[in-house]
Amino acid sequence: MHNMAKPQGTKSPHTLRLAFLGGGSFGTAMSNLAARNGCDSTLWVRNKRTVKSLQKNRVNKKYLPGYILDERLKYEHDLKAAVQDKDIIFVAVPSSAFRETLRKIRPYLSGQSVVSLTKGMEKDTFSLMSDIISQELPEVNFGVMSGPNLAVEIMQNMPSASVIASDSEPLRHAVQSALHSAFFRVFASDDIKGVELGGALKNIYAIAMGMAASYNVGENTKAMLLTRGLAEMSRFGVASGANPLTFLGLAGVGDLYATCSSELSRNYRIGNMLGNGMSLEAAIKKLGQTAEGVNTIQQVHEKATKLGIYMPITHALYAVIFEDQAALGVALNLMESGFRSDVEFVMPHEYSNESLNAQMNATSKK
Ligand SMILES: NC(=O)C1=CN([C@@H]2O[C@H](COP(=O)(O)OP(=O)(O)OC[C@H]3O[C@@H](n4cnc5c(N)ncnc54)[C@H](O)[C@@H]3O)[C@@H](O)[C@H]2O)C=CC1
Ligand SMILES: O=C(CO)COP(=O)(O)O
Repeated sequence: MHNMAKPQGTKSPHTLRLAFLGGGSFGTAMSNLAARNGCDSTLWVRNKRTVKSLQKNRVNKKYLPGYILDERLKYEHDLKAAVQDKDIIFVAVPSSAFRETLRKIRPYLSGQSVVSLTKGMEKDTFSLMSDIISQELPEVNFGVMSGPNLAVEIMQNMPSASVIASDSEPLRHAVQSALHSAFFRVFASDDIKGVELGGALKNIYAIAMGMAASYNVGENTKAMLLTRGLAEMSRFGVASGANPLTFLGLAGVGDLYATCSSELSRNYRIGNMLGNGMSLEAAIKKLGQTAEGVNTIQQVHEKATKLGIYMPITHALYAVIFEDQAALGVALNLMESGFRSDVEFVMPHEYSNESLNAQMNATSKK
């Protein structure tokens, strides 16, 4: 890797050479951002015809129609040509294709760093993308990037920010200098698990919020859902080795807010379609794009059940989507469930409902 330790804003004698793997909306938006920043940026797309169309029209017709891409952005369908001699490889394929993509690039690696842009969990293994990188590319310097980054808003130059998490300070600086601009700020973290879990878990609550919106709920209800979702995220994060304070940052509450408030979010749209009575299969088909949250609900429901982590919203959503339970009845049960502490890192939730009931009975008898 060249000039990794250069501080942000220093004129570099060597332009960073970047590859972005995945021609969907996010890989396209981020590779475009890097090209516009003057990086040598190449977008790898597996389909040769799509590459030809991108070269000719400079528009990603399927995923970002109507947005002209920077003339300096390069396109490649040959994986070896895309990744060899690069400084950083950003991976923006869905979680279901992440491991297979790393296996394919492995023969062409000779010192490149890898940064995951993917927000999800591998089906059945519950691996996060950082776990998969460590398993498949143990020698590689890596990071994960996550934050409130709706691709369409990035293409519209709406001011946005994200987080690069890595144990490597030079890699954090390199990613900051590659992507930072007047429209896009990149903050740093060394809590890889926390940043990654923020991006993966918020998709669960975006689906819940999209579903709630179909019932025309008020702002109080949305605020409750969002903050109790955040409580679940940080609880699950701590059980997975993350720092709970990370969930107060851009990759936690920031991304949760963006994804839970916008119809640009595919997860929100899936929830909304389900709430309006569409079947899961029909909603996924109609969306025609990646919605990681559908798999994440299943993974987290299973893991939280196994580890005894209290995730009532996730379990309720699972019951509605995968066990055909009626949404209103499930929501009522959620509302009627026992007393809890607001922020358990402030006041630990140490009383079970039974012990609380016993205390209340004792008090009322006095
Ligand atoms: N779109 C967004 O606003 C953001 C997306 N992300 C994350 O980025 C990841 C990718 O999402 P999007 O780009 O939005 O998805 P998308 O649905 O727009 O596109 C997915 C792309 O991956 C390609 N792909 C699928 N399987 C592949 C395989 N086996 N090999 C190579 N390419 C394959 C598809 O052809 C398509 O080009 C997801 O984990 C998502 O959560 C993260 C931040 C923002
Ligand atoms: O992660 C995102 C924004 O930060 C994109 O959310 P969706 O995958 O729900 O579209």
